[in-house]
Amino acid sequence: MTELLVETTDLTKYYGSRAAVDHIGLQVRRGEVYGFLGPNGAGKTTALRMLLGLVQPSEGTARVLGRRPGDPVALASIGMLVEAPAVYPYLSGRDNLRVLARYAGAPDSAVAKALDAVELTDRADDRTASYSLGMRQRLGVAAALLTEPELLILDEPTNGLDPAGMADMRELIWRLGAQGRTVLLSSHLLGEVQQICDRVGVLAEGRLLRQASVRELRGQGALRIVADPIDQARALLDQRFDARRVRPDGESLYLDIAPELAAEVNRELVRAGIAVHTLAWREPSLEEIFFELTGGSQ
Ligand SMILES: Nc1ncnc2c1ncn2[C@@H]1O[C@H](COP(=O)(O)OP(=O)(O)OP(=O)(O)O)[C@@H](O)[C@H]1O
Repeated sequence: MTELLVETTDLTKYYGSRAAVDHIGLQVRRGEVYGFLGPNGAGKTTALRMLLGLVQPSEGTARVLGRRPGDPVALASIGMLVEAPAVYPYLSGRDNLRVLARYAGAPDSAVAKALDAVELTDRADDRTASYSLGMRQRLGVAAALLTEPELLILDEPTNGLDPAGMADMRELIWRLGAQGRTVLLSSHLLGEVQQICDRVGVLAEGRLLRQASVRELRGQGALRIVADPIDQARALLDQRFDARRVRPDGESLYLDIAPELAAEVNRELVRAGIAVHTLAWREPSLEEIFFELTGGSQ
């Protein structure tokens, strides 16, 4: 059975009469990178804060590492980056981590290891005042890694970073995932989540619309066909495959079949004297799925 490091049931937070988080059931499995996805104001931060015991739920329950949120034993096994990390600008990255390591009761050796993990070793002895925002953010992840946590919680880790900084952070999270770490990250960037996460929870207006693997969410995909004459192509495909699987859209036809059948489709169209201009397998992006789930309201 898959071990759940985070499990919530009907977790809810009201601010006044408005539910910022509305009866959500999150499940984060050990070893996965979980993307908590939603537009600004969807309730991600509030939900993450409830998991950490920083915000008291109005209703529902949460278990984190098998314990209630805020439990000191659970907190000791969680690494978190929930806002821009505070650093002493006059200290080097290494010395900043040393201070934190001492505070957290982590051995000094953890510092070099954490610096390595976030690829800051080269700049570790420079004052953090000279660091870019991206480097400071990576230092924040290094700080979260000092205690070898079982679960890393990162709230919008790429927020405010330039494209290069975002790419570095994505690569870092991807690497952490590849090492078998469990990461729960929030993001409003679909492309980002699609690249680095195993599973996704889609949040909108406090409600969890979907929770599934990225693969599942992207769904089956379809074969996109541009052919001439298109009417003739459609008639042939309607007849050869189930008409319900054929969907015209602008200049294209979309055919819901397995990608392996592409060659056969091509053959049949060509045999019927139809010119095939494009035959391509196409998966919907998370963005399109999100749009569909939210009824286009985002
Ligand atoms: N302390 C608070 N008091 C009142 N309303 C709040 C409080 N904290 C959050 N909210 C409201 O709850 C909703 C969800 O906010 P939250 O910060 O959790 O969203 P989010 O998805 O993390 O968005 P963002 O990415 O902008 O932080 C918002 O409408 C916000 O205004």
